[in-house]
Amino acid sequence: MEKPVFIALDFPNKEETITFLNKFPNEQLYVKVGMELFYQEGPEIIKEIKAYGHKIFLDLKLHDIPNTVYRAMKGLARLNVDLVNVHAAGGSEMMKAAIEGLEEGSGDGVRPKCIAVTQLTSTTEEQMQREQQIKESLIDSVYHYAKLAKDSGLDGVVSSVHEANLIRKIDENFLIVTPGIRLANDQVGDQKRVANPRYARLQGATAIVVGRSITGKKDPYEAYLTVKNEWELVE
Ligand SMILES: O=c1ccn([C@@H]2O[C@H](COP(=O)(O)O)[C@@H](O)[C@H]2O)c(=O)[nH]1
Repeated sequence: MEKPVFIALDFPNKEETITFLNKFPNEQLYVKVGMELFYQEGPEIIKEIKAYGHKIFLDLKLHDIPNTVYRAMKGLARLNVDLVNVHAAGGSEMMKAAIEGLEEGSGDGVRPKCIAVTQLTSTTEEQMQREQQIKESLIDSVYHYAKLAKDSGLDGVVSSVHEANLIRKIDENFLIVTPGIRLANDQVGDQKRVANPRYARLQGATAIVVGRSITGKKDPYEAYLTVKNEWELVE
């Protein structure tokens, strides 16, 4: 995988999604389809987006018993997306089952890459310790989950930019996909661990995920170019 900017297509339906994509007529994009759009439109939306030639990260964050995740991933593999994910908190058995399901579902083809969410970028250390009853620091928890994901055969993780540098020490080829990206003066909203595209690159992220800082702008194409420039023009 190159170093993509995934645009989060957090839209309520196909119509709004297509209207948005038509603002990028000559671009081969990397897009992220999450729960909002997928639960509304189902697998058909993947086919629609693939028809544009865009690469797809299907962000459903599976977290269930190993057998259920295995069977779900076997089905998702048939959608021919490029990247899928699970929650690392589901454990190593579940993550191994995810890979098995993807391999079986892909048959002779290439299986989608699979990454694990460590700690959501909307979580603070204080919240994590109090609500998840995790005693260690947030960075230690993220590192622990990243190591577990690696040892379980996953291709990478989702983390915030602030943990990317440490995770990179696990493996230089490990995918580190970082949401929580904001341009200067953008509202942070529900995100807690945020950074700009330039800092993400400097910290060793493999990819960034950008939603509202592009989709919420009057001119999303211009915002996309600004993000891409910041992300790519690092000395
Ligand atoms: O830890 C995580 C995991 C996933 N996300 C997803 O990324 C986008 C971010 O959207 P913004 O509008 O740029 O905040 C969204 O689809 C989340 O579901 C995340 O933010 N953090």
